[in-house]
Amino acid sequence: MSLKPRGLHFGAGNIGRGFIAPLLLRSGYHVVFADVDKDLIDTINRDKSYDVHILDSTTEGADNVEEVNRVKGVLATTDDILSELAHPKLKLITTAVGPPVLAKIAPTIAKGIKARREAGAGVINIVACENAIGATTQLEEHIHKHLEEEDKHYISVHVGFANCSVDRIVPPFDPHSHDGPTESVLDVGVENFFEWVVDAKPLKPNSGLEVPIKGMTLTEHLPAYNERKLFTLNCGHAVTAYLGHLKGHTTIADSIADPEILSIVQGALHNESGKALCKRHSQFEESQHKEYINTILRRFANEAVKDDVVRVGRQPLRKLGKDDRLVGPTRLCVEYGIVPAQNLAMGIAAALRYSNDDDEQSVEMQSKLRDLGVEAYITELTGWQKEEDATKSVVEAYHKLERWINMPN
Ligand SMILES: NC(=O)C1=CN([C@@H]2O[C@H](COP(=O)(O)OP(=O)(O)OC[C@H]3O[C@@H](n4cnc5c(N)ncnc54)[C@H](O)[C@@H]3O)[C@@H](O)[C@H]2O)C=CC1
Ligand SMILES: O=P(O)(O)OC[C@H]1O[C@](O)(CO)[C@@H](O)[C@@H]1O
Repeated sequence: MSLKPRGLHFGAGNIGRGFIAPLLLRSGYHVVFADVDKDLIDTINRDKSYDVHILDSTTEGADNVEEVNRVKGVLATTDDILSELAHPKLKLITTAVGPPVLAKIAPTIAKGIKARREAGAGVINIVACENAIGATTQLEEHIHKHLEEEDKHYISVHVGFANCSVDRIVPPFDPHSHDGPTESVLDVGVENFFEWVVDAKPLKPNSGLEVPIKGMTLTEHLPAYNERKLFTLNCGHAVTAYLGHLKGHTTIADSIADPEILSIVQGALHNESGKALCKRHSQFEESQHKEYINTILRRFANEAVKDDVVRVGRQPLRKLGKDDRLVGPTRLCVEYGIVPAQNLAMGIAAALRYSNDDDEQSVEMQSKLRDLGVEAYITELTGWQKEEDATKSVVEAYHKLERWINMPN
């Protein structure tokens, strides 16, 4: 039997193949993917390898390829998954399945934990790598619903549940658009940048993570990192996507190359959300945070990442949530006296103007806007009063953006 520690990753999609698996492999883990897509699992077991293309428009001669080798797949819907979950060398379970799917994988993981208890298997840690704050805690709560009392005691001693923040842009990828040794459907295209910050406190010792995974940063201040990512990367991305869509751009790189859009995104991040974040979290120092923002703006400008504004802008009502990437930083600005946050207001207004018949939330939003009018709808979405400055700024921005519709670029 291999002496390597094992990592079981749920979701053999973009983030799984393009981000988490390569890091685990580089740190000496044997990686097993669990997925519900039978074709995908069969292909992984047939090929056992694929290419990760680093998409970087600043690198001369383009393709920089990392080969991922000796991976295995297991169908998450069969009992094979239970022997993987109970495997004595299993040290880490990760997920990248999308937040709503966590409830679906929980019963399987619960069964696996029971099997580990019965087999006397060792300690493991679980880290859900989803674009949602507290995703691992959500998974833990779902798992608990499927446990007997004795398993609950076992889990408290033998299983660590650590939340994290994951940041790497991994858009849909056409393997035939790039040369590489395999040109397989398993190939992925990723940006060079990545950040994986994991809450150190809940991790169980003697599980393998005391030999840190290269590229995983352990922190005692995860909430600050979560907020920094959501209110900077995701905020800037959303503002770029919605303004870009309004002006008829199709990709993020094209949108951020538009000086009018760049100026608004810079204003939103440097002068508004960034200032508020540095006031709220003392560990973020202003000059370092400026560099963090500038790196993000360079990432958006990466033409090799063909990231569609429609992908980044999907589900606008979720993105207009009170604590999410647009209204969340605006509330922070109000709290810390950084007003008026006019650039964030332009981002919120552009989100409200996002009209895409293929996006259910956009259709719902446009219908509500017609029924309620912009001012009343903003107050409904944000909880702000009509007479508040934040509401007024968004209404004003909404009217200003009228001239952007169908504007030639
Ligand atoms: N793509 C990106 O740039 C980033 C994505 N994320 C987050 O990572 C998560 C995954 O995103 P992607 O990898 O882009 O999605 P994806 O759609 O490429 O991959 C998701 C995979 O999960 C599998 N899956 C669905 N139900 C399952 C189940 N019950 N059991 C096992 N596997 C199941 C799907 O078959 C698919 O292969 C999301 O939460 C996303 O927000 C986070 C940072 C960046
Ligand atoms: O996945 P969501 O929340 O719809 O938003 C898209 C965002 O997720 C990412 O894919 C990864 O952080 C970003 O590129 C983008 O800001």
